[in-house]
Amino acid sequence: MMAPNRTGNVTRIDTVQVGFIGFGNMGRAMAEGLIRTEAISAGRLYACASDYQRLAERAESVGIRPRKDVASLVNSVDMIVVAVKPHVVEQVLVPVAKQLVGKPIISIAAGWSCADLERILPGTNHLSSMPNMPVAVNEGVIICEGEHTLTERQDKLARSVLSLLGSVEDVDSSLLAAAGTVSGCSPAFVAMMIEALGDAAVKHGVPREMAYRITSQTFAGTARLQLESGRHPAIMKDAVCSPGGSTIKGVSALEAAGIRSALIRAIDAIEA
Ligand SMILES: NC(=O)C1=CN([C@@H]2O[C@H](COP(=O)(O)OP(=O)(O)OC[C@H]3O[C@@H](n4cnc5c(N)ncnc54)[C@H](O)[C@@H]3O)[C@@H](O)[C@H]2O)C=CC1
Ligand SMILES: O=C(O)[C@@H]1CCC=N1
Repeated sequence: MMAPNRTGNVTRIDTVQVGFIGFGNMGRAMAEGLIRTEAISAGRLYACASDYQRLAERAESVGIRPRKDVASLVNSVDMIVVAVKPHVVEQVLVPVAKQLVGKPIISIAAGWSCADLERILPGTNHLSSMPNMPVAVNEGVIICEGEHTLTERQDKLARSVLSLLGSVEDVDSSLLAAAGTVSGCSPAFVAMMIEALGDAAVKHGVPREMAYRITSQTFAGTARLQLESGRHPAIMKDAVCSPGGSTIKGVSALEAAGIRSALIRAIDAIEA
């Protein structure tokens, strides 16, 4: 897989050097996922962050190369991942706009669409995306906006890198926010459900570590079953509920607590 770099040469996935501007929760999760695949070694990952000392400790412990500022990071790499909070994207990127020309830029900043990036970085090659936390274990979802300004080769390279981290889904610009919210934010909601079911198990005497283990595996297994069978979730639910059995009593309690509307309202609250 190849893409043109600044000098007009080509970059392959087995030689690409990726730079993270911002190395917080998501930058680190993506780097961890890439390193786990062994397709991109830690030595080909670079990062910069606001606290250099802290970055250097974190990065060097796993072999990632820290850089003191955004300009030196951009100069060191072939591909850039913009992993700072949305409100600092402009102040971080605009000063290095000229250096960014010709390099594929993958933004993961929530709310930054292709049109938004084009406004602050005209003439650059960028893709707006939204990953989620399971990228750290290569089981993520990476929503990509269909509209982007990458060249064909850069697009192929970006997809080769992103698909190491999980499922890449292309969406129309009008769906970037909603799809990105459901995939990007839901790991927090799922973690809350794992925690709560874990507490319930502990309440009934199950040791806590085992409680999280069986709860998380139940989520993972149920999700895998849905993905592999394509079965409607209602059919999966019905298959567990025997008439007069125990599960339907729990389902009834969850309905009374408004679990479905609570989850829909969580997404509504973000999208409002
Ligand atoms: N945390 C998540 O699950 C997800 C986050 N995102 C997006 O990823 C981006 C980063 O989010 P998190 O990693 O959660 O935030 P974070 O707060 O954990 O990390 C932000 C990073 O940016 C660095 N930074 C701040 N100002 C900087 C500057 N001027 N120059 C260089 N680095 C600077 C910080 O030092 C830190 O390393 C956000 O735009 C967010 O919308 C997208 C999907 C999911
Ligand atoms: O809540 C946040 O700011 C980020 C955006 C998507 C998931 N987490």
